[in-house]
Amino acid sequence: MSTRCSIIINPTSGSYSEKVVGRVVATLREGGLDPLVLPTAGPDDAAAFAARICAREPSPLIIAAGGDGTVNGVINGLEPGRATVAFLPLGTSNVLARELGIGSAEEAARRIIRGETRPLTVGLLEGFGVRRRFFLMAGVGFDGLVVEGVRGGEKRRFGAAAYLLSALRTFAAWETKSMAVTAGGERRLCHSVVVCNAARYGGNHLLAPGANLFGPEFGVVCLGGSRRRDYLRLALNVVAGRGARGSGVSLFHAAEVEIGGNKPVQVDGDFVCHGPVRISSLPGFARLVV
Ligand SMILES: Nc1ncnc2c1ncn2[C@@H]1O[C@H](COP(=O)(O)OP(=O)(O)OP(=O)(O)O)[C@@H](O)[C@H]1O
Repeated sequence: MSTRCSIIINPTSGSYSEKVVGRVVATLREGGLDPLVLPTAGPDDAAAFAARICAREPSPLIIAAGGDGTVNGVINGLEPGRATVAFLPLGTSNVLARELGIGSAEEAARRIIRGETRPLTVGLLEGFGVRRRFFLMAGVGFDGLVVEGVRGGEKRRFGAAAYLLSALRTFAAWETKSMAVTAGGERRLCHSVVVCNAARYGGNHLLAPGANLFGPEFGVVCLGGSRRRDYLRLALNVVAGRGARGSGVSLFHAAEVEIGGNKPVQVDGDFVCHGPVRISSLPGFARLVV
């Protein structure tokens, strides 16, 4: 008997192709799986579908097909500790695929058939009236402002370049307030902080060496000062593959982080709320096909 799996698929994701999906479904069938394809009709569907599957099946195999936003949706609908999740990269930046070294949707299908998994850690962000899980990162301060400032029309017209436009506007209307970041019993004053559950950021750029999806701790990148030139230097280091380094930059590891102030917060590339927020890691939240 073939093994049931559900493919939650976002047909609006950046590199979605009906043909590729058809090929992947055929490959999965040949590999002994029985895939049920569930296309999303809106932003909330991925989480709703994942929750419904978990209510029906004790240990489901759920494939998130789309970009990182689709994976985030699926993760936010899962029952902790029960599901196995896999990723079929059909998005724009597909950071998860880069973390796992998955080069194509076809390769992802082969890995799903092989069935090797590892326990996945996710982050839980809690603020006023907000509880949201993430698997890549939560950013507070500069990148929260950039994500909050992305205009819908620009994203549709320019894709990823809309973030650059928002970053330029953020640079022009610069704010210099700092916020308290408390982790591992230490309190630091920071201008921005990125809590990384994965090493890469915004594509294939190494930000937090040592952070990974499977360990219990986050890589926490803090920018202490508010000088624009420190941000530019950090960006150059990250683009050059040197990770978080430069004047005013610190990287430490922690499983719980408290962030004060009222700066904008983004998780996995979506604006969610303003601070203060508390972030904790949830090791073994699901099994991830690797
Ligand atoms: N049917 C839909 N119609 C409109 N928006 C949707 C639909 N399904 C999902 N979404 C939203 O689309 C957003 C972006 O999708 P996703 O992240 O999968 O693709 P992407 O942005 O191209 O890839 P990446 O995040 O890797 O850059 C998701 O956060 C989700 O909220």
